Amino acid sequence: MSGRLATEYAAWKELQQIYDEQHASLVLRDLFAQDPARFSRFSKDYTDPTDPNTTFLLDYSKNLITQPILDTLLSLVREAGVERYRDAMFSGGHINNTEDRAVLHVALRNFDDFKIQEDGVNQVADVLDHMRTFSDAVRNGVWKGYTGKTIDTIVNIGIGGSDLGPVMVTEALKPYSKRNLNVRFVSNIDGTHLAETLRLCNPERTLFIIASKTFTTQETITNAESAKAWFLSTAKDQAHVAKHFVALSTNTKAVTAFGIDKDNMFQFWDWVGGRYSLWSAIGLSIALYIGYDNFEQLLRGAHGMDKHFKETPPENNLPVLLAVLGIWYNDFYGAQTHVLLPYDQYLHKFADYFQQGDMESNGKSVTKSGERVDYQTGPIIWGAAGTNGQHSFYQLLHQGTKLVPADFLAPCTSHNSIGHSKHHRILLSNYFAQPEALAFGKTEEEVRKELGPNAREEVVKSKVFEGNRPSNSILFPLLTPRTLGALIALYEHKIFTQGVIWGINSFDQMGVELGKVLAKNILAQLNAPEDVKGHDSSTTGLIHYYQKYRKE
Ligand SMILES: O=P(O)(O)OC[C@H]1O[C@@H](O)[C@H](O)[C@@H](O)[C@@H]1O
Repeated sequence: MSGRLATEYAAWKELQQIYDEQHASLVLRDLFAQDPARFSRFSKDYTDPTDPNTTFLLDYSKNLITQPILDTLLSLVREAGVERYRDAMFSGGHINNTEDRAVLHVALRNFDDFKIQEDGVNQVADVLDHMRTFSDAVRNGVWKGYTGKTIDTIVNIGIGGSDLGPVMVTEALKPYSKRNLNVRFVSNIDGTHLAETLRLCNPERTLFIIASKTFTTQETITNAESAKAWFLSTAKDQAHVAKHFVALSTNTKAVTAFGIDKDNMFQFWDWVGGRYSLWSAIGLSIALYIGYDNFEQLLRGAHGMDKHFKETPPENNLPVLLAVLGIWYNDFYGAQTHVLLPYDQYLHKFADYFQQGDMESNGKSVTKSGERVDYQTGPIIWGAAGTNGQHSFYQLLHQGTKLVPADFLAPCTSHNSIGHSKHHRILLSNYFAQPEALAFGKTEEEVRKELGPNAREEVVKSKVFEGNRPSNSILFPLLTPRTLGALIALYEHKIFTQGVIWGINSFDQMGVELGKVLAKNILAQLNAPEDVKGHDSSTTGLIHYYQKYRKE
């Protein structure tokens, strides 16, 4: 167990010194002018080691780095033992130290390549087989509802990791779906989410997937009970539940207690973290929507990236490069956030997905050995699909006072070539222009030249773009299941690498517990004003106000 403070590493101290001495002179305009080979020096072509057709380009030349800075960042990787930790993860080491668990999402997409010893790993193939048989049966119309009709709507009920991955991937891979099967997601405990979804469903033709690793999550179990009540109000007979409800969980006892047949349960294991679980049975809605073969391609794409991460030295290792660049801004430049900007409408949930993936993993302030960190850990992740963001928040990215490192992602070819790809050319012209504008800006001199000698001073100043705002660009031929798998795994391993350097446990989520406990206590006090006890005056006042105005 490491858990060392990152500030103790020699490379960290060196980086601090480099930042102090050099940051004022790290200007992208100059760095590009000085080095015509900068793009080839700081970009990499990725080719999936298991499939030459899965490729993408990572261009990281528009970052505030020089080769010596990158070398020092990579020394930090070595000093922090990233490679050792990576190997520990891949071999089933209990690197989730607070919960004493292995971290083996890589085993879910392994296809017998790495040798991994851990209980349950030898059952992965059986569960995948079960998913294949089941999804084929539903998609082919062999699986029928209680009145003999085929299934036309899948409703996944789950939250957090049991929701966000399937939501993001089913949106991203819509072109691979069978268009006569709808997939819907209910996550929020707000009854509106379930009610509005059920309005679109026919109980005779709806299949509910109850997705919960623990099968104790209040939102999911409450939504599942209400969905079952809705179903039974038409179907009447409890025996019909078996044809319309399946469960994805690690908790067999709770699943059977809920009334779901063991045969209709898809198993996974405690070494799969919720936010890393779309590759497990939690991906059933994905397999149903895009077909098992496409789901397997997604897994294979991720496996290719796993192999790259495991077998490539740090200087050529793409997740490692993204990780250290993030650390450079987060810990030395003081950037608080990181923005994900996919120029692909199909990826419009990508940032939402990695909000949990990154912030629940690395939003920690004590090291693995329990020491308070004296540096920044995980960034705030946010983003939106291009070009929408340009017309809302990019103003701040270009001219605001905050440094926001950005990742731009785009496919060279769209799945929708309407207007002879006119839309896509316009989209990509923006994808190319924005990082350029962020990096190189527009000088006062350029503005003056453009506006002429009579321009008002304040107008000149308002039109200056300081530039020097860093970004990465990721460009891939087409958004296929395999490419998406690789991209997700790329970010997963980036998060892993950063967590190791910060010395934190990226695989627990203790920070979500306190609110749950308080809510449980409050729920029992909501009936009458006199029951509201043990709170501060603000919380008490808020509950009293609610009690005055609520209507059942
Ligand atoms: O799948 P479960 O057990 O219902 O959990 C859902 C989510 O529950 C949240 O409390 C956790 O923070 C997430 O990590 C998790 O994904």
